[in-house]
Amino acid sequence: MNPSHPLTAAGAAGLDALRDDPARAVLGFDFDGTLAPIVDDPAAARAHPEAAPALAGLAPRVGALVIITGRPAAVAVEYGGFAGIDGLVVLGQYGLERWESGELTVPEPPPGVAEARAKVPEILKASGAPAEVFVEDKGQALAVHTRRCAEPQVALERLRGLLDALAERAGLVVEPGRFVLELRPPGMDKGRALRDFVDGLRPGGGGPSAVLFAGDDLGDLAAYDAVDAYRAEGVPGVKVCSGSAEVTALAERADLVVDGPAGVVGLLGTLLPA
Ligand SMILES: O=P(O)(O)OC[C@H]1O[C@H](O[C@H]2O[C@H](CO)[C@@H](O)[C@H](O)[C@H]2O)[C@H](O)[C@@H](O)[C@@H]1O
Repeated sequence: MNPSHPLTAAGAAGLDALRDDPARAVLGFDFDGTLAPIVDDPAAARAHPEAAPALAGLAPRVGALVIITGRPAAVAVEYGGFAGIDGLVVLGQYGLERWESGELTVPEPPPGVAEARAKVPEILKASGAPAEVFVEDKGQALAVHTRRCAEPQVALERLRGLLDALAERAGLVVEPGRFVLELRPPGMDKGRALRDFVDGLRPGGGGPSAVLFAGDDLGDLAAYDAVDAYRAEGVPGVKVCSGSAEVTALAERADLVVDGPAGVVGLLGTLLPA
């Protein structure tokens, strides 16, 4: 497992419960920064080479496997190499989209996204944003990236107020992440997505034996909230942080911090006995 921080007592209890009854355990994962190493170009991101094989090995042994990502679901499936993993569910755009067994469900984007699409280039130009700032159009949302700038954090902070104001006018919210500000529809986040997914597994009752979620970025904190809520209801949980120097907020709340996607993949290999 090679964690860079010790496992909390609550996390140890969560792992024990998962191992005692894996057939009712739910395992959730973020994509970028957790299963896929961070790279400068979002279109070049790919899952760690051992991620899909590790998930495929776990899928028949656990109650449910879900990836909850800010990416469009189909993009995460493609970049992850996840298409052949039986039983895997991918919830995209923070839970608005669902991919399962090759079937994709995508809602109509709200009109505010078209408004933001028209206005963001004007804002970038008028604010003198560096030429390296670029917009990733995800259909349901627009992600304004500053990673390629000489001073990415400075560029991000200069755009924050302008994009907050645009989001408010357009009926959207701003989701901050690793050198990215996303304008996306309100009403869904990774916590609600995880909760809806888990609660939908056994509508007649018989909840999960344990819920594990692994993430790396601010948008994953809502899923940590959901794990905490399950714990408060008596369902053991495990919060795993894919650690990085860019984000520290998750490590502060995690039960277990591992070293990036390679550490997450290593953990997957030790979750259940061979
Ligand atoms: O929820 P996630 O799966 O973590 O997706 C969140 C956003 O990740 C992507 O951006 C991040 O990864 C890029 C590729 O490594 C990196 O260049 C960028 O700086 C990161 O913020 C993705 O491009 C977004 O659409 C996702 O919403």
